[in-house]
Amino acid sequence: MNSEAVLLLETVHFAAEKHRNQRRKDTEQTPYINHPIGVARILSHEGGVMDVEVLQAALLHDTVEDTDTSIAEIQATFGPVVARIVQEVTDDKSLPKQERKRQQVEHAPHCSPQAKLVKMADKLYNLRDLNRCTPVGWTAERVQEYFLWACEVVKGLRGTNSVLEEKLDELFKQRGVQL
Ligand SMILES: Nc1nc2c(ncn2[C@@H]2O[C@H](COP(=O)(O)OP(=O)(O)O)[C@@H](OP(=O)(O)OP(=O)(O)O)[C@H]2O)c(=O)[nH]1
Ligand SMILES: [Mn+2]
Repeated sequence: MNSEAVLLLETVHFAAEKHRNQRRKDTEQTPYINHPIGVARILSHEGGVMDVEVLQAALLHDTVEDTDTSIAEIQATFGPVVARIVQEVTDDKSLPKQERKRQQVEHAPHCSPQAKLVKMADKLYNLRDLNRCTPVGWTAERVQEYFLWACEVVKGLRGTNSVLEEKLDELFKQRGVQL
């Protein structure tokens, strides 16, 4: 087997262990790991992304934000490039939610191209998930607000991958969100 395939297996295993007790917010309580795997798969199968470090960062993208994982641990295990991408896509959870959301819009244009890819695939997955079913406790207004906010973030990520951008644009159009 080639070494990149082995690396991806090691990475998906690490992410699965870290997210092992987490579930998505849907009524079926889907295992959380379905999300990072799906984000990495959007990049490889839809975005044509072949850069293994970007695919690894996609698999790991919510570990630091949502589990006990540190950037130092990612760096020691997967190296500085993967660690830097994960750092770029990690929100500061000590900030109030509104401020975090505002910072994503503000920071998006300054991200590296690799981090922009992960952020776009993350938004694409989550928007599709919202179309599939409404998270427990969310109103239709909250769903629409997520679309509006995601559109503002995506505006700062443009010029990175035309396939993913077109798929995002189509979802925003269906929701009547202004590009
Ligand atoms: N659509 C959807 N999202 C779910 C579900 N379960 C968990 N999530 C996660 O919830 C986050 C969006 O919910 P919010 O209320 O806006 O954010 P919060 O979790 O940070 O409070 C996303 O985090 P994220 O991946 O870190 O992305 P981002 O929203 O910060 O960009 C998404 O992955 C689900 O069933 N459907
Ligand atoms: Mn995510």
